[in-house]
Amino acid sequence: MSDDTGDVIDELFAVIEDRKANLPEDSYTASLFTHEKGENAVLEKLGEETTELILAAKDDDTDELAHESADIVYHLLVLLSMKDMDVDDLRAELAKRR
Ligand SMILES: N=c1c2ncn([C@@H]3O[C@H](COP(=O)(O)OP(=O)(O)OP(=O)(O)O)[C@@H](O)[C@H]3O)c2ncn1[C@@H]1O[C@H](COP(=O)(O)O)[C@@H](O)[C@H]1O
Repeated sequence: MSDDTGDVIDELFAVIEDRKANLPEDSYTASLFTHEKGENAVLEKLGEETTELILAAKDDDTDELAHESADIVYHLLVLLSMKDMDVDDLRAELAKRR
């Protein structure tokens, strides 16, 4: 795995935290934080995208698998931020299992 992968996840999480703090009007991420049902929308997305990921895996469609994986990671990071967690909490949990 290249170092860029770690950087892009940290960068994305920083953007998500910035959207949460500043709530720009034209931001999809900010809309998830401001909408009354934003958390449910994130949970629904995670469910849908997981199904799509399973179908992509069954079809051996690696492009689609990467696309759905990215959708899941983005919405997972939004969920962690909604719960006032940090991407480092995920990192620590993974590290604990090594
Ligand atoms: N990674 C994402 C990201 N992934 C998905 N989405 C949005 O989430 C919504 C639903 O995504 P889906 O993939 O489910 O879209 P879909 O076309 O309905 O479904 P699929 O066919 O793709 O599965 C769409 O409006 C997407 O634009 C995202 N919106 C933002 N980001 C990141 O967040 C950053 C900030 O975005 P804004 O908050 O919009 O400025 C961006 O620069 C990106 O890095």
